Amino acid sequence: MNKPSGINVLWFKRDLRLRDHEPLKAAIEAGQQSGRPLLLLYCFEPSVMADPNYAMRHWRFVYESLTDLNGQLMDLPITYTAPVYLFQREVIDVLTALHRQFTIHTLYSHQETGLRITYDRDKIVARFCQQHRLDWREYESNAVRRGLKTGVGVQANWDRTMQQCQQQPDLTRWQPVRLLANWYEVERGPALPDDWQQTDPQFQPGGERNAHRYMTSFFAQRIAQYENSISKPLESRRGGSRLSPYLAWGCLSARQVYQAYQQAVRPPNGSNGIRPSALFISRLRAQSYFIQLFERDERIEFENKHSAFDALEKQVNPAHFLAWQTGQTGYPLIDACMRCLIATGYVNFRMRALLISFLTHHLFQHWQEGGWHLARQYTDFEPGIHYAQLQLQAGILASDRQPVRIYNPVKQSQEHDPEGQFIRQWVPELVACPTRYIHQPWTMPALEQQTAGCRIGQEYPAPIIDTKQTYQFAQEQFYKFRNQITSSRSDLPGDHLVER
Ligand SMILES: Cc1cc2nc3c(=O)[nH]c(=O)nc-3n(C[C@H](O)[C@H](O)[C@H](O)COP(=O)(O)OP(=O)(O)OC[C@H]3O[C@@H](n4cnc5c(N)ncnc54)[C@H](O)[C@@H]3O)c2cc1C
Repeated sequence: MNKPSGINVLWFKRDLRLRDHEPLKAAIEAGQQSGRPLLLLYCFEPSVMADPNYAMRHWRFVYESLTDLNGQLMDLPITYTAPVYLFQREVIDVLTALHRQFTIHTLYSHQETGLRITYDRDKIVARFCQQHRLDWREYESNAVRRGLKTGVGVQANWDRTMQQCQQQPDLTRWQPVRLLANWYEVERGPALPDDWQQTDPQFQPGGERNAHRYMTSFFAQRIAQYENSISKPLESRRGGSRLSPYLAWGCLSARQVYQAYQQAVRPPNGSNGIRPSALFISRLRAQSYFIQLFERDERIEFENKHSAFDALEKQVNPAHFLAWQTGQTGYPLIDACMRCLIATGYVNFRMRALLISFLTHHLFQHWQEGGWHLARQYTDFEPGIHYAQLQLQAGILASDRQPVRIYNPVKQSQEHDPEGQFIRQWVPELVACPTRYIHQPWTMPALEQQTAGCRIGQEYPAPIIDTKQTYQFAQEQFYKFRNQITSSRSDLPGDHLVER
């Protein structure tokens, strides 16, 4: 066979794994048939990194994940291998440079349901491919259907995808492209920042192998505590699966998680499996459900889902916003959650809902700025889930059938951190506060405050608002607008996803 001209390129996006990876499998198989070698590519794109939803913690996680892939590639039992090449440039510039140097024949990637910035970027890439007559093969990701405008068929597609065989690339048959060091040095863009390369033990580590470690420990042990712990800020850190960053950045596919769960419930060797958890599966299903919702209605990154709420005026209060953003509201559970999130990149679902409820209902601030702040904190930031959940918890995704859920921060604190352990860990000003006052430290008598070394208004702030009044006000405002909404059932997540 004559040596074919050109190369193929596999563009990694939010799919940082080597297993169950359909485009990688297809690209390797195409290389075997055509003899065309395959380059593995990841671009840290300056425009995406500058987006207000992103922060250094995301790129550190991605960097760790890519380092893990490269470690695996170097360990392959083949004589000639290559890494995933990392560039710090816009992808269009990298593709242009690669095409000029090698002629790209086919570009392989997963479809991405992302922010406006990556959607626009993909349109530019599509135009580039058209202009240069190169084929861009995109593959469905986690059962999210491209361009689907209704909810019809979503559940069936999820069930089918989860049960299908995993798409395992045979890397021993990969014919890698190795870039010339001089060329790569010139084209790769600036060196990657040092701080991405420092691991932070407070955060979940990136990487496909770490993802499998978390998944194994969850199905082997931690799932036993799952249902009792997921609403609690402290216990959920161990009892939750903690698979969200690995799913968000694609170190795992939803199908791998689903199938590992099925195996744990019904082990192939016939031994006793774990107790099934319908709740866990409903949450895994929600992952793709919410991304599908965003695929259908991506403008919710910037606009209210229902325009009826556009007239709901929210005055900007920078002092209140800053207090919320830095964990200085005077409500211990709110402050503990925010400080913990900033320090570790994670709080559980209920506490995320509480933070948004406090901001948008009690402080009566718009969701956009707060949404950006939270996105920058979550290691697992996933645009589709984040924006749909943000609007859901802010009450503006709701239909006329659903009550607006305004959480009471004191009640949540009493129910989910009754002894105040989580609060004391993240709000050290309250470490000596007696448990009977920990949820409402402003009710502590002056002498007790002195004894506990925590004078309200000095060492720890007095509450910035009175939630009895703000609850009343938010309710009245909301119901004025909510009654104007008519939305179809298929627009809405099931109640089980809202309530937990
Ligand atoms: C305002 C707000 C913003 C959120 N933003 C994100 C986000 O950016 N990225 C993200 O992955 N999750 C987000 N969530 C959902 C949820 O809080 C996290 O997925 C969960 O806390 C992750 O912990 P876990 O992996 O232990 O979850 P588990 O309970 O073990 O669930 C397993 C997996 O299912 C998915 N999942 C769980 N809960 C939900 C849910 N309610 N909706 C959709 N998928 C779910 C996640 O991928 C998770 O890893 C958000 C929730 C709220 C209220």
